[in-house]
Amino acid sequence: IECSLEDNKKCTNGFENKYIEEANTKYSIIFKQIEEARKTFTTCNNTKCSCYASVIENDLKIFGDGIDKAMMEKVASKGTKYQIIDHHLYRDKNCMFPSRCSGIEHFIIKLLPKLPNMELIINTRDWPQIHKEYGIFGPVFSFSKTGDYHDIMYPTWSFWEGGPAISLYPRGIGRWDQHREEIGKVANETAWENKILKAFFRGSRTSQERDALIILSRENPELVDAKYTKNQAWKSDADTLYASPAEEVTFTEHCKYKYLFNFRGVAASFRFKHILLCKSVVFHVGHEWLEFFYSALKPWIHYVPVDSNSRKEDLKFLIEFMKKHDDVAKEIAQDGFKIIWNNLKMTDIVCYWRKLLLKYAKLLKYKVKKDPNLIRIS
Ligand SMILES: O=c1ccn([C@@H]2O[C@H](COP(=O)(O)OP(=O)(O)O[C@H]3O[C@H](CO)[C@@H](O)[C@H](O)[C@H]3O)[C@@H](O)[C@H]2O)c(=O)[nH]1
Repeated sequence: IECSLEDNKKCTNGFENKYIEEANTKYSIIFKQIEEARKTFTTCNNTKCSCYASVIENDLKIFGDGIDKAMMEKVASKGTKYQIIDHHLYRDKNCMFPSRCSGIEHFIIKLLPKLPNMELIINTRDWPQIHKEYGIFGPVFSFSKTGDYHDIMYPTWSFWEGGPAISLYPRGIGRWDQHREEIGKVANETAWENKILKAFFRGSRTSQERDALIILSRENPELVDAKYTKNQAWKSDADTLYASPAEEVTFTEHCKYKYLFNFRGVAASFRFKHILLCKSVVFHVGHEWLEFFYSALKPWIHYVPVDSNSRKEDLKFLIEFMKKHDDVAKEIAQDGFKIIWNNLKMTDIVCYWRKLLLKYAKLLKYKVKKDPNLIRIS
């Protein structure tokens, strides 16, 4: 591919010419999709985290007429109640997942000097709470959702602490600042040519959408190395699709492989951003589950999109396409790395929280009074 995606260059000519002889092969459908993606892609300018501005706008639009006290009371049971009053932070005494609350508070506390009074309900469960079709309506902050929910997305706790604890990260994955440096360093030290020519995945069976790849790996170990690990809910080999649980593998070890897979778990999985930093090609399965930053990631530019109901044959076809078109794969790998490295820094996370809270606070139609049941956090 002769031109770069940087500076908004549209690479269609170079791309078409190079692959014209394959226009009528079984791969033509993929070429068409890549070409289309390149035509419409523009790089976003991330000054003041503006790549994600539309996410805040979309999530808050439904509350455009304002949020009143009754609405807030209705959703109080859907998460942990927080108040910001005179630049202090208050919270329900109990938090369902204390380390997740700490992971959230880390960011809010930083911003307190700049924040007006407000109150908010923050859901620390994996699952979003405000369905568009049924149940109650009101503002609830959740880390992940699908298009079926009105939850307001916030940058997950796990950017700092409270991420899933596995034996390799016993305190839970967190410290995105440290992971970024560590994975980025290994990615830069591992030459594309030296990466292992296999698709790789390690993780637990939090969604059956992962099964097709695991089965493909069992049948084609020369093409795929994908195995289930244990999580806290593991009871028997049935939970690892009738195989013994595999050893866990660090994020940096993932970078040795050329093709990495991301799947939803219960909701979105935190691994997406980590594996994008590997400078390997990320196959992202399913487009339904979102975190706030996904909107800036474009299919065929930053990752390979894969349908959530893909069969093992579909996965094999896509992996083989990438093996055959190594230059296409390398470019997606590099652009995937760049978007996360440049646009998902710790400062972008803080910036997003600030914009989100300032815009949200403007929607509150009542004067927030201190709730005596809350404890002071900062
Ligand atoms: O060998 C391994 C196995 C896992 N991980 C990481 O550990 C985390 C947990 O992995 P996994 O057990 O596969 O769980 P997920 O399904 O990715 O995440 C679950 O846990 C999250 C936190 O509760 C939720 O947000 C998700 O929706 C839920 O599915 C992920 O970041 C993985 O990348 C590794 O680094 N190496």
